[in-house]
Amino acid sequence: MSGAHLDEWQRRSFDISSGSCTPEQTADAYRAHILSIQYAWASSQLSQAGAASLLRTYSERYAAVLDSDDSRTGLNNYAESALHLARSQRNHSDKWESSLTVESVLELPCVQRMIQAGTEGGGSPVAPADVNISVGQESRGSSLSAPFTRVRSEAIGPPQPKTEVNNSASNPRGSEGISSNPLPRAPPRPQPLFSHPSSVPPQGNPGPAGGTQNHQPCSFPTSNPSKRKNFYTPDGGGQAAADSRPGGAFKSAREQFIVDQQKKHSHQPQRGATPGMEAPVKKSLGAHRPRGAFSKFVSPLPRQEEEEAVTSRNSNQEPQILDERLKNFEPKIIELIMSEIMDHGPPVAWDDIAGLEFAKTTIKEIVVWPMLRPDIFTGLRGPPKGILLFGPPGTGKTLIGKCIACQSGAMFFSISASSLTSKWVGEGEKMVRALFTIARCHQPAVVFIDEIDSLLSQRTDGEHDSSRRIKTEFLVQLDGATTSAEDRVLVVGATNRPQDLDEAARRRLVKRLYIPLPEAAARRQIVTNLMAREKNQLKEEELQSVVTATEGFSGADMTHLCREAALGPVRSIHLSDIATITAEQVRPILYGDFQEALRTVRPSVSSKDLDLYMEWNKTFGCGR
Ligand SMILES: Nc1ncnc2c1ncn2[C@@H]1O[C@H](COP(=O)(O)OP(=O)(O)OP(=O)(O)O)[C@@H](O)[C@H]1O
Ligand SMILES: [Mg+2]
Repeated sequence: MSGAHLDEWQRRSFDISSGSCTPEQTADAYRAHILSIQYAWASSQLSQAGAASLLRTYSERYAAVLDSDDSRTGLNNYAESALHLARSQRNHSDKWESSLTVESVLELPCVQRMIQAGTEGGGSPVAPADVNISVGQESRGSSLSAPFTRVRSEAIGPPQPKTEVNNSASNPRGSEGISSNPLPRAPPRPQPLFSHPSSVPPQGNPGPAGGTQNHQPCSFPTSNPSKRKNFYTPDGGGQAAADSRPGGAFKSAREQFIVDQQKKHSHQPQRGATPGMEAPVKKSLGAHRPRGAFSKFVSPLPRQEEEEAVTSRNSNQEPQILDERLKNFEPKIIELIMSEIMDHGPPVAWDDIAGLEFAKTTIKEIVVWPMLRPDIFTGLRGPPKGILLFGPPGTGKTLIGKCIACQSGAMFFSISASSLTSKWVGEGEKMVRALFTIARCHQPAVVFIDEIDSLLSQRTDGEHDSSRRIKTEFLVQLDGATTSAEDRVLVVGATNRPQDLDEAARRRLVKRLYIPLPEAAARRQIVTNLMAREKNQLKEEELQSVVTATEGFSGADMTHLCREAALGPVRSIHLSDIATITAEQVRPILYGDFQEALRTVRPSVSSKDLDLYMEWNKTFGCGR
């Protein structure tokens, strides 16, 4: 390529890779790249093979930008440009409401012109070609309009007689829909442009037996495009009205189709993250189809053949959709367990956990490395299948669980004893079995059980039958996970009452890690981390004093102390100023605030309890 082209190319490449471009700009840049490649090839500056390879690369990238449904990186919203045209302004809201009203439409210059033409000429103000398009007639006009009308006709339905369009009286529903009878010919009389569903005559609500009438556009009962769109579905307006939910987010036709398909097979679980089950279908209008800048337009609406193909594929696959191992479980149980996957709350990094170096290193060894190098961690080096985190309350056990969830890369299930016992009374053991089966389907997987003591406390004679069954099932499953060498399901239990654990459970949780109270360095890190986000004037020696004064505090106590201290500046504001003071005017947190807070915040763990933990650690723990 010539030097000038190269410069331009480099500039665009830099723009794209700098990350400062909007998706629109990125798409434009890729389109420009593609044009440059074609130009270079046409002017023999590039070989055919080179051009083809470059074209493939950039077409794919361009298509990726078009198809990505991430609003920061992609443009996957076919409706966007239509909305843009309709409103002359961009609208990012899901609950899009049209600004078109009777008044505003009638005031549009083009409408005025057509009204004028209608009253003067008495003929149809709409060009025949336009009418063709609106009802889906195959255009016999120019070759340019042909593909467009073809797509439209597929989307809307079979061709309708032209007379129906021009003569509203012949419309069987007397519909006032925009496409069929868009313009009043007489001087405008106020009438709702988007009539209420109740105003649609019942006979105009064609059922599935409605024949070709089903495909006719009828009056829009709402200004919400997601609802309006449904009126073009083959089910007809009535169905669409029934399906449209108030405030529902915009759904593409393809998504709606998939939802409908899933509804048809609603006896199957739909979360679909389980291998072998249909994965949840991402919104990807035409994505994953190789598409370049000049390739054929891909309709977001499924064509009839496509629809049939998908339906037949679904019916063919029906027996294989469910993982064999999950067949015996009720979809509701699977659904419930899948909803227990921990993916809420802010992400936690290893550095967010102060101190606890030994525990962190051990967990990384057991969880993270084997996942990176399963080939090395085999045989005797195979990771243990159960870990127990035990220690005083508020020392970061749950925090470690969250961190494993974020950092391990494994499928993470966080199950609480309460969801096993209370949500499915009498069915807890089924839940346990389903949980482990699903986890095995999702290997590598981590099952985190917080407060595991409440689930696996020592079995007593007087206990309820159902909780005994849950425990037994749990032990069986834990053993199952332990004996099957190739299963990569790690169970992490956390408890502050290790002495209550059933001895059989204790044995199965091979690696028992003591999570102690934070040492001075860890307490310092907690305060530093928390204060870094606040305006403060804590000097080095003052910080040291706080650390010394908090001997015996747990991580949670330290957090509580910092919160109390942070309230100091607010408490010093005069009551009369509290309503008017700006956030910047609030004074920074001072050492005095910590001193004040230390008067009320006490350590929550007694030394007697600490002795018990240390004793248990000495007997059963795996620490040094
Ligand atoms: N080591 C730590 N580093 C940073 N913050 C900590 C640490 N330990 C505790 N915290 C703080 O204390 C809060 C409570 O910790 P967490 O819930 O993990 O305690 P826990 O050990 O699970 O307690 P419990 O046994 O009562 O369930 C955390 O959200 C965090 O703010
Ligand atoms: Mg906890």
